[in-house]
Amino acid sequence: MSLLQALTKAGALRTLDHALAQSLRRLAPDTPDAVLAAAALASLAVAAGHAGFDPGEPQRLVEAPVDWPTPEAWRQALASSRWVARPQAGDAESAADAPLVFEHGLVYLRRYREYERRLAEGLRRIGSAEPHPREETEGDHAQVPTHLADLFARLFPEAATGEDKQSGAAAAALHHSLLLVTGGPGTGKTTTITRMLVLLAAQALESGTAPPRIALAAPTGRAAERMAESVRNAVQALTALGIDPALCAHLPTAGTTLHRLLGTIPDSPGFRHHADNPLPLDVVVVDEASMIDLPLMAKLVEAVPDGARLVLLGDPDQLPSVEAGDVLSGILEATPPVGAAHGRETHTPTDAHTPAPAGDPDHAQTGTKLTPFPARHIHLTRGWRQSAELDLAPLAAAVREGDSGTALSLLRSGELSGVHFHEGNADPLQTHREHLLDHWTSLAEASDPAQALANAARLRILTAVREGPQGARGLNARIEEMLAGTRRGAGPASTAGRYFHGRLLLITENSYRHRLFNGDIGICLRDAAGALAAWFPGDDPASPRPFHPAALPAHESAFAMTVHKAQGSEFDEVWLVLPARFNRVLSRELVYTGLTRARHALHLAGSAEVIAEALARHAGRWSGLGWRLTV
Ligand SMILES: Nc1ncnc2c1ncn2[C@@H]1O[C@H](COP(=O)(O)OP(=O)(O)OP(=O)(O)O)[C@@H](O)[C@H]1O
Repeated sequence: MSLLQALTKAGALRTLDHALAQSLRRLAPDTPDAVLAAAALASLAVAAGHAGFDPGEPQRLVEAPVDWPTPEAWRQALASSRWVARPQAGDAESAADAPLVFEHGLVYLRRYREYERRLAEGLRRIGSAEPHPREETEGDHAQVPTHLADLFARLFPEAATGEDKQSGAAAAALHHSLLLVTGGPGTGKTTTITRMLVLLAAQALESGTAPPRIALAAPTGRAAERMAESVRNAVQALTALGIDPALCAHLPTAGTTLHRLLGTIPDSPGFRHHADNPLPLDVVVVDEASMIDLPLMAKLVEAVPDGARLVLLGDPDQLPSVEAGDVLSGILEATPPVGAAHGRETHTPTDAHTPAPAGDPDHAQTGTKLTPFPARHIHLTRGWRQSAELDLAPLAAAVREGDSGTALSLLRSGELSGVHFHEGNADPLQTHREHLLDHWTSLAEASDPAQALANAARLRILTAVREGPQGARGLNARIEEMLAGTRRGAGPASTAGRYFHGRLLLITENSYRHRLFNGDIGICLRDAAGALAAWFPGDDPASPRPFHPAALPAHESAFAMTVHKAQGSEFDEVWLVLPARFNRVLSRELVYTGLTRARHALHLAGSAEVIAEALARHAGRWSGLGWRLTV
């Protein structure tokens, strides 16, 4: 049996993956089986969130027992195939007539290799622009130009200690066009960036130039809204500290989605802003960068004009983007940490997700001198959002480290305020039925759609998986049945009533025409005349947008949703429900992302075994970006 047949028989491939292999075979019947299988697996890899496929580790993609070729046999077949391009340099465009690219140990679909190449090129272009020549002084804080020193000291009173990373980030931002600010929730990323933007505005005013044109953007509407709110709060705190309100007035007060920023074109994956029509901006600040996939990041970076700054904020411990990418990890892998000599030194990528180029002698340049990547990375670690109600930090740290012993003993001890462990396979819909029903029925009692949407964010059930008894789909069906059984205003008249007053909806595909995007949450409400509409957040949180339910893009119920879909959102109370048996989607990143969605209370339902297995796994992705940025 051929490898392609074995993969098909094992049910490992999607129709699309198989169709790609078949079309290559139709065009050239003598195409070796290993190349056909590699094409199908490169396509499957993208669906699994990878940029390409590593023939050295096929088991990571397909668990079914398959008789895999050796990496060397695979390499030989790929190297002599007409379908496979082998670019000689990481930044050279690959031949358009070859649908596959084999480079640095990864087999790519050409389109994704080109996204990766274009992204690397764009990031280098942005990072290479020097906004202001650096004063050759020692240490990060000393980089602040003399005329801004006074304002800097007032913005960052902690800077004098010399250990304050927030001020280090802002100081670096004055001299670097490409800045990465990472850290867990509440480590002050947005606060830092707000202060940095005030410094940039002051710098422009001092030098008699126009104030910088700034955009705040995020991959989802909810995340953009959250960032804008944090910026508004940070500005308020600054004016209270005596910072000139006229300076703060140069900062944006609203956020936008990346799609909106770039300008969607109905029924097209292209955007209005691109390399030839760049964004009319001087500073682009992007939050939740870990959620951005490869194609979108490539398009964003190309639309950033020459000489503009790009600031990426994110939490690298969260789940990588659902779509192909893990872009943030790739960029971080190539970026010298603060304290290094400004990217002038050789830096060797160390991230385990980048495949070693073993068996790929044509790309033996790794190990030789690498080019420094001109970006700056500051990782913030001090948690500032102290909540008396929720003491999540020790648990989040243990999960992030994969330390299941500590995580379980913290969970079992009950000593973390706001953290509740429902050990075993507890079913919240049974054990906490009334509490949960109270919340969902209250949504239907809200006075207006904006209020209903705001209330909806008070509580959410998050799951690791979609299917199965602890999956989002099954839980939603049960919740709808429960609501139908209540006489409290909410709920379908029967379980067959698809759209009912109070039904929460989750959009599951991007629709540029509706300006509704994967992950957007809405609510169905009936007006006084009995007409039912699905309401989704608008640009202004006070003015949601109504849609006819039948006209919506793909969607499902959202009383329970997967952690993947909840990225970029926060809820007052989170119920994280893990599957009864281990599932390969589980990872420490998934558990970390799920529990850090909670603002005031976290309920975790799952068995000790599944938690331990989940924390033992990393949600790593195959990507060549880190390598590409340093060659
Ligand atoms: N240096 C600081 N001094 C005092 N409070 C701070 C400081 N930095 C941040 N905070 C406070 O900590 C809270 C969280 O800060 P911020 O929103 O900037 O964090 P974040 O990392 O952007 O969080 P998230 O990832 O959740 O968006 C805010 O209430 C902010 O006022």
